[in-house]
Amino acid sequence: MEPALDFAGVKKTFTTSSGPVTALDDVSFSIADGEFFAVLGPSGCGKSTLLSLAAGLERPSSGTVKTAGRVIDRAVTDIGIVFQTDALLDWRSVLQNVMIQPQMRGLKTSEYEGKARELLELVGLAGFEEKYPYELSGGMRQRVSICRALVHNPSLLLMDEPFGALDALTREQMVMELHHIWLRTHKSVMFVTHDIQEAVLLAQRVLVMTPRPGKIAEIIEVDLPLQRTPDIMESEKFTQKVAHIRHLFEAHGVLKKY
Ligand SMILES: Nc1ncnc2c1ncn2[C@@H]1O[C@H](COP(=O)(O)OP(=O)(O)OP(=O)(O)O)[C@@H](O)[C@H]1O
Repeated sequence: MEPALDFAGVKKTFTTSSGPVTALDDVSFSIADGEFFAVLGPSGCGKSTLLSLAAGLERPSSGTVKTAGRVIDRAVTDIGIVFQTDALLDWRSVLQNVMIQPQMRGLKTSEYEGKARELLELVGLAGFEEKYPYELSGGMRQRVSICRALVHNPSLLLMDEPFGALDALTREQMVMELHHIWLRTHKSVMFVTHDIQEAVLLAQRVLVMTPRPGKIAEIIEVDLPLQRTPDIMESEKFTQKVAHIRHLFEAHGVLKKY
């Protein structure tokens, strides 16, 4: 089986009014089909650029980006994207917000409504289908945007700090919910975050990036059980992984050593 996503020797340089800015340099990694893969790095290290390249919204300056064995040379349609802000449309109900995805893709909506309702039930929003976004909490809104990203059954889910705007408790709850969605759907996921614990709790592998130009500091295998519970954060293995990543960031000057 071809990897869901494959970066090989990728460099990305932007041209700006004050000269070229290299956002990524020599980035190579693959995300296996069905893998939950986290990307962790400091602000400005090129995480969003990685997502733009994976979505086909930007092209690499050198190297190749492939999805399912094909070089990405245009905007990829077989993906779902979840952003930090939920970007729901206030004038559409919860169900209508999820249904935007098949509608905008010109798919037969009658075939997707059942799937939309199923996903809303999976994230605990059964009974909220006819509510409007202003009637929902931040966590509920972000659950709707996860359903919207999944309703057309994409092969790859790209998540750009999806819980960054939520309070700490809601965030912890959403992390576990996302884990359960992943266990049920086994989607290939590229999950971008600043949060070390969140990355280790969710992912099978964590790519740690250096400050700009973003290079790979290390790709860490998270050999914890497939099914995770919050208790796992108290295990020795978990704390060792977190400490290891913290030390990597200290070595690269991202975190100060005390
Ligand atoms: N379209 C662009 N034009 C010029 N420079 C850009 C462009 N996109 C990104 N950059 C630059 O590339 C670098 C990496 O940006 P990127 O947004 O990918 O980082 P990030 O890791 O996602 O940051 P954050 O965590 O703060 O969102 C930054 O220095 C940014 O200014």
